[in-house]
Amino acid sequence: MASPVRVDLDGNPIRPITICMIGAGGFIGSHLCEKLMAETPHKVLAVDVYSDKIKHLLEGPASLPWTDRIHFHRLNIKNDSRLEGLIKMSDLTINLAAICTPADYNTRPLDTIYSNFIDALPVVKYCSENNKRLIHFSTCEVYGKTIGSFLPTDHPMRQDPAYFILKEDASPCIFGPIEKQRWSYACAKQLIERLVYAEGAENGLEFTIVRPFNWIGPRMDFIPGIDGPSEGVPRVLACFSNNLLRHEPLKLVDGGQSQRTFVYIKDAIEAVLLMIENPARANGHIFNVGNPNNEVTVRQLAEMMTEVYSKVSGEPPLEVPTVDVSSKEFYGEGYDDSDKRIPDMTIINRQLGWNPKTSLWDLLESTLTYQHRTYAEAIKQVTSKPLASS
Ligand SMILES: NC(=O)c1ccc[n+]([C@@H]2O[C@H](COP(=O)([O-])OP(=O)(O)OC[C@H]3O[C@@H](n4cnc5c(N)ncnc54)[C@H](O)[C@@H]3O)[C@@H](O)[C@H]2O)c1
Ligand SMILES: O=c1ccn([C@@H]2O[C@H](COP(=O)(O)OP(=O)(O)O[C@H]3OC[C@@H](O)[C@H](O)[C@H]3O)[C@@H](O)[C@H]2O)c(=O)[nH]1
Repeated sequence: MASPVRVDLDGNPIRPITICMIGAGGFIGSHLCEKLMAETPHKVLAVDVYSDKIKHLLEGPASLPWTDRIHFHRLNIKNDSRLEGLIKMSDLTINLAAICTPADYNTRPLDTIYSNFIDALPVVKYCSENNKRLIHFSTCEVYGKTIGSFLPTDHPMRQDPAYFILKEDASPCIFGPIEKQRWSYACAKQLIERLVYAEGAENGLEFTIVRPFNWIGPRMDFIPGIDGPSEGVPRVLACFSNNLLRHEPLKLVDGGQSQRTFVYIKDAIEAVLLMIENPARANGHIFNVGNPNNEVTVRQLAEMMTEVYSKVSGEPPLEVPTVDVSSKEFYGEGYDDSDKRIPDMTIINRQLGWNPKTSLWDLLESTLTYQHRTYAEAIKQVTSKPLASS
């Protein structure tokens, strides 16, 4: 029996397209490729310098159903003449490529600025010149700090949503001083957003900008010393997972008072698929994609991850599960932080009817189950090996 015709939100049939996905080998890219292969007829030109996280889609018996629909192109967009041809062969380009781990922003500011602004310039140019649609991945970090964060700590106005809800078409972008080089990333992302928006306004580029609000799940970043450099500092999910796997206290930067809202990667990917398959509703828009119901302080995240990991692993938590560290000690000079990130959901609800579903506890349970299953044995090997004799 022929599979039912897939229709978009307005009831129009969805025709198969070719997607040039830059950064397809990363955390978000790997989940997006899985979704596109499993649930749609679309083709993917997967562009990245690495393919480890999508190897299961590219080779082996499990990849047979879509061997002719996903092709990996190992190239660095900084300097590869093949890029324009791949964009011209596609109907849509999705740009995920970036240095996006905060430990790099104040320690590798030039690489961070080049990666998030300069390297994206040819992608935007090729899309605009060839009348190709672009979905560009920005970040919730472009909002920087909330207006409320400048009020005295106990000021009643801090409770007024106007002082902390982040809205795409209303909220300002507020960063720290230049010497706080943490903001090199967010500022580069802001400028590329403004360039994309200007290409739309002046040259008719069909664009969508995505502002992810802390998407987390399996395959995010790496576990230092196992599938990434021992001295590497990934984002908080991988940092805390690494501490839990190694039975170490979780490090709370500046006491873990910053707040975040976390959304499950599988919920977020649903939103991206709606953008891909509803161009009339997505073109020209900037979208917050997050879960306002999943807000915690970093300290509360550490406590919840400790409780969930104990359940998943069957191991009791440490007597002292967390330890405070200064940002200077953990990240070095020039660190600064976003105090609070709650996405306004009006525009994405109106345009795409999307809402996240998964609670923080549930997404941590499935993610830490993956982490424990994937890494616990390898960590045991590494930690049980006697230190090489000096
Ligand atoms: N995960 C989140 O919560 C989150 C939040 C906000 C913004 N974002 C944005 O979403 C995008 C994807 O993030 P992610 O979490 O998947 O990160 P990631 O680091 O897992 O993926 C980025 C991928 O881009 C590739 N890449 C980087 N530079 C490249 C280059 N010059 N040429 C070719 N490939 C290159 C990397 O190899 C990597 O596979 C980024 O633009 C990031 O800023 C992510
Ligand atoms: O071990 C750790 C790691 C991180 N943290 C804290 O946890 C919070 C979250 O840190 P992350 O490294 O996950 O990154 P942030 O949420 O600050 O920024 C991220 O947001 C979304 C994207 O733009 C990027 O992927 C990244 O900039 C920060 O306050 C950080 O200081 C700890 O307290 N301990």
